[in-house]
Amino acid sequence: MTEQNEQNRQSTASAAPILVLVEAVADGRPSSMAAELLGAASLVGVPVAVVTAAPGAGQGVAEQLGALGATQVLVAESEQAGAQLGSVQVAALAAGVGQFSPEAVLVPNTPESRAVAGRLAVRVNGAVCADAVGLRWADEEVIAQHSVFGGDFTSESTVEGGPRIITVRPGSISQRAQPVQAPQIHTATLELSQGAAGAQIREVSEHAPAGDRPALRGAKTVVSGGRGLGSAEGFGLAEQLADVLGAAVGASRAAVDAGYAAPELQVGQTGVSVTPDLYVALGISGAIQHRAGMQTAKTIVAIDKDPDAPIFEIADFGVVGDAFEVVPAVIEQIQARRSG
Ligand SMILES: Cc1cc2nc3c(=O)[nH]c(=O)nc-3n(C[C@H](O)[C@H](O)[C@H](O)COP(=O)(O)OP(=O)(O)OC[C@H]3O[C@@H](n4cnc5c(N)ncnc54)[C@H](O)[C@@H]3O)c2cc1C
Repeated sequence: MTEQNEQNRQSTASAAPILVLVEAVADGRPSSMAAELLGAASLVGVPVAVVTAAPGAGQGVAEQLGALGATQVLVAESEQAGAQLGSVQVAALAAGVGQFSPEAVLVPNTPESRAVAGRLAVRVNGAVCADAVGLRWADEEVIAQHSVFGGDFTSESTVEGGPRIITVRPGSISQRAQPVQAPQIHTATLELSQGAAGAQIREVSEHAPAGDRPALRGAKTVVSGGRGLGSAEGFGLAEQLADVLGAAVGASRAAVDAGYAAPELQVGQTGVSVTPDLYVALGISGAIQHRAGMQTAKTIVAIDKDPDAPIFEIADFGVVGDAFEVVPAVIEQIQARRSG
């Protein structure tokens, strides 16, 4: 990440419009990825937001986007926005591509938006660069950066021809765009594809994480436990530290397979990818498949009994020791400092 941030600093943003997909959420706010995508757009060009919302809900969201750095906003309202998976987003972005001729279109790298990216590519004759963790502007084009081989290497991609449609990994880009006083707001005319309507959404229900802990995706701090915690009871140690730090809880696959933690907490290649400010690994050896999901964390702290555990190769701070001795002492110190 250090090298990549350095490259980002060296790249100079262009004056080219960069489209960003922003969805309205139920309470009239922009989706949680809006600030990050607009920030990512500002690394390489001029951020232009495309908002999809139910009728009457788009204007309010659009007005909030200047503060996040949108210079212009294209509002696409449709009855279908919450009823059809992806169709309105594809139509809205296609309208934006027609109106602004952007250098790139940014969408979140989530299952829903990856489908939007693919459908949009077909519609506007573009191509997809998937799962970017950074962007830079070089040789008059947008270059997407990807974390590959378990995070050991950063590769770069771009495409020739039509607009680049780039899916951005949530939590990977910390850049934020300068606020814009009064962004220009436009209304999109949507051409909803009749042929391929996309799946109908019957019901949306939020799956809140248990208790007051933050959700794993997008959390600023994550405490993960591995097989080294020995049992479901022992896994409680990760939960205790997480609660003291206000962190989300994660787990290695071995911990999930052993039944210590719920499957949705798995971090890694076949689990959730996270890029928190702080990632604490307790009793996790650091297999390549685990690293693939957390190696882009800003600071990694590892506590493991084995001094040769691979997790120490990527840790910023490492403690060789028994987690059941080290973690209670850490918790005690944190609490003493807070009360002192
Ligand atoms: C196709 C594929 C996909 C996979 N996807 C994932 C994935 O998404 N996520 C993932 O995590 N794994 C994934 N794996 C599994 C991965 O290869 C490892 O097996 C797994 O990450 C190991 O989990 P672990 O580090 O908890 O366990 P281990 O490798 O067994 O490590 C346990 C660690 O705990 C330490 N320890 C033991 N007792 C203590 C103690 N008291 N205090 C401190 N340290 C202690 C040990 O020294 C050891 O380093 C995948 C594997 C495959 C083949």
